[in-house]
Amino acid sequence: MTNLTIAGAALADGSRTDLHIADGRLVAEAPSGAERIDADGLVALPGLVDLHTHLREPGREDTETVESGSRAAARGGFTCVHAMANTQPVTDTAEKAEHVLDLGRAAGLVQVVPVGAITKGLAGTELAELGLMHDSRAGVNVFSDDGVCVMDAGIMRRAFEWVSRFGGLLAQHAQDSNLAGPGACCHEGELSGRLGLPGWPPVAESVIIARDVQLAEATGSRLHVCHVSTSEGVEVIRWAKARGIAVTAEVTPHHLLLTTSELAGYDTTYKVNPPLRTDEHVESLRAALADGTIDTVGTDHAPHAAHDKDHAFVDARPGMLGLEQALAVVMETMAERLDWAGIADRMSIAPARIGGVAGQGRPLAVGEPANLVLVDPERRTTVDRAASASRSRNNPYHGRSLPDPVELTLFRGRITHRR
Ligand SMILES: NC(=O)N[C@@H](CC(=O)O)C(=O)O
Ligand SMILES: [Zn+2]
Ligand SMILES: [Zn+2]
Repeated sequence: MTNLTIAGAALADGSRTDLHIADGRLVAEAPSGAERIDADGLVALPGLVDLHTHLREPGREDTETVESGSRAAARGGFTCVHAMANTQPVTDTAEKAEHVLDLGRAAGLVQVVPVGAITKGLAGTELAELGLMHDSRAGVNVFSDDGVCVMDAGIMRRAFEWVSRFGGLLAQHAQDSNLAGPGACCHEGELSGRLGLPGWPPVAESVIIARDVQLAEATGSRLHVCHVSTSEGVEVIRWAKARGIAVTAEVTPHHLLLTTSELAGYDTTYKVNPPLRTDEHVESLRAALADGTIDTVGTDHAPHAAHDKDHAFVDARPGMLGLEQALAVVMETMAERLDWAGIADRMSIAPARIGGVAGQGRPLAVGEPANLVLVDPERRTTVDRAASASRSRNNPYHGRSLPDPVELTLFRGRITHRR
């Protein structure tokens, strides 16, 4: 563990300070023998927290491991990621959740928080061991069948009832599979017709959100909506929040920046679920993230092998990388609407609160764990998909000019990334 002094960093509120770090915590005075890091012109934010990361271990270690995904997270300024349950096998028992926890601890680069499946094998028919996963060493708080939607409202209701006993959270992949079937891969509209790709209409998202917020209300339980992609979805969440329903939501970096026009060349890098939408939807998502209707940015970092992407558009795997450029994309798309305090809230404080993760999303104050990211607000780069810690190369920002902010990431006082 390093003793450090980060000198002259600006905090999210604009004030400037020296941050002293010893034994993994922020301390009041410069520790003896501390390395001094000059942070003049840099901004220190609490370490970023992702509620939605796909690490592919166990099962597809060729595309990502807990270690490689953790390294990508650290490079992106993250100190905590929630590992989605759609691995092979699925994280649907206490033992499997503990295994993911242990892999995360062994890597030691970020706090890896296992997400438990809602249903066994993500099959949508039988509840997984929700209580046992919660009571395990993994202490699972967040449950999701992400990758597929829990279509059966009766199962969803029983899952809400279960997790309400311990304040757990259900994170839903909102996609009515009767309205947007497994083949649906393009925003339904003029372009899907022209490209001849099966359409995925916005209403397939909003009907599930409408159903689930009412189930959350009826059961007194908490809902989190994964990767909101439509104006209609935003409107339902706005209505539910105004009514006092315990719902939170996330938007991905790619849905904040990219649009359906990327699909014109049939490049499967841009195939993702839910699909990229139009400018009007992107504008609604940005406005909702700014006004807090959408609480947080979830990366939906979804690594895939080239041979799983190298197919006709309809047959390619959906998903794109997100951890390393998440902060850059938020800076690029939200510059006029979120100040540093707003970014710290949406990318650290809010997701830590929603996931119930202790020691993350905390103010950079004496006594707190030293989880932080040092950011250069000015630097830019042209993104190169080869320059990634991920084992996969499905980076949708390849060749684009974007901010390149992350100078240094500290996880519990340890340097996990340094430019
Ligand atoms: N977003 C995606 O297109 N893919 C995700 C699954 C998911 O988030 O639904 C994946 O696991 O690859
Ligand atoms: Zn999903
Ligand atoms: Zn996902």
